Amino acid sequence: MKIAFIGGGNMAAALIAGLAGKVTPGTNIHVVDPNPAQLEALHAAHGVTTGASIDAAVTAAEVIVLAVKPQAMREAVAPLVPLLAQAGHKPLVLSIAAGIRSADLARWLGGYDAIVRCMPNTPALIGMGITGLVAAGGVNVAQRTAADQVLRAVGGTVWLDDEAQIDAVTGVSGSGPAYVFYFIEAMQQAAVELGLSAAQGLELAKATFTGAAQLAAQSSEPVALLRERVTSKGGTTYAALTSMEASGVKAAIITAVKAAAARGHALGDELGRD
Ligand SMILES: NC(=O)C1=CN([C@@H]2O[C@H](COP(=O)(O)OP(=O)(O)OC[C@H]3O[C@@H](n4cnc5c(N)ncnc54)[C@H](O)[C@@H]3O)[C@@H](O)[C@H]2O)C=CC1
Ligand SMILES: O=C(O)[C@@H]1CCC=N1
Repeated sequence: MKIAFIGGGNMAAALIAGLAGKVTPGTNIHVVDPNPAQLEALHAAHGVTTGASIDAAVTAAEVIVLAVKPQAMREAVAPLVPLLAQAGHKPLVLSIAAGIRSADLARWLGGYDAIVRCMPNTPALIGMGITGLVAAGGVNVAQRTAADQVLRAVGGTVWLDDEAQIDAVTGVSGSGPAYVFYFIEAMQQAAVELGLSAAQGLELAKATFTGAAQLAAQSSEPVALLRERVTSKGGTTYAALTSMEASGVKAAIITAVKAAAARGHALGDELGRD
């Protein structure tokens, strides 16, 4: 499978790391980015071919991944319009951008509708990503399968029926790794304030997240039950969870996830106006 990336930044690098040499040889991946340092790093790591601008090497691909910032998308895809019209086949356009709606993207692409919109996350870098996807009207079965294959190479996939749901995916799992890192940072800081070294605190916090997340992933029991098993009546965990409830931590997390989803929706409104 030939895959092209428009934008070779953080998220593209995470996807390419999972794809190169697994789904397709690195030499079958073409990356377009105006930043030469970015291209050089990706070429050195994975053997991808590169270009500073969009040309026929992009539309020769079966899958074109749009991986620029939402605000850069409209301008970035403009050079694709004549090339898609000339291509002898119909490549799948796979957008990973937060907020940008398929209908706006289709309009910017001159009415091109073979579009899958998706929301991956950075653990893709180590094959542990999770991606929500939704197909626009012009996507055929083979293209849907290709999109699934690309994202499955870097983790799990969850298909959605309704594009409006993808803002929720953005809030939960697209942005989610940052919440987990934030929690690890807070646990490390607490460890230091309690007299452990920064290195000890980091090791304990990271291993706790890895272990608890794996336990939840591998267990068929409800997560609430796993939590209750840690929590002895009148014990230490009870003291911590009571403190969290009193500080409104759960409510704050729910509000934060909703803020991310709302920002995704607002980006779609703002950028789709043009
Ligand atoms: N970072 C993350 O955790 C996630 C990001 N996303 C989405 O991925 C997209 C990219 O995000 P990041 O990789 O974090 O950003 P980034 O800033 O690391 O990468 C964007 C890249 O696009 C390049 N670029 C800018 N204009 C261009 C153009 N006209 N043609 C080609 N390349 C161009 C930039 O030089 C840069 O290397 C965004 O739309 C974001 O919403 C989705 C899921 C998770
Ligand atoms: O923060 C952002 O806008 C992107 C989308 C999801 C994760 N990072």
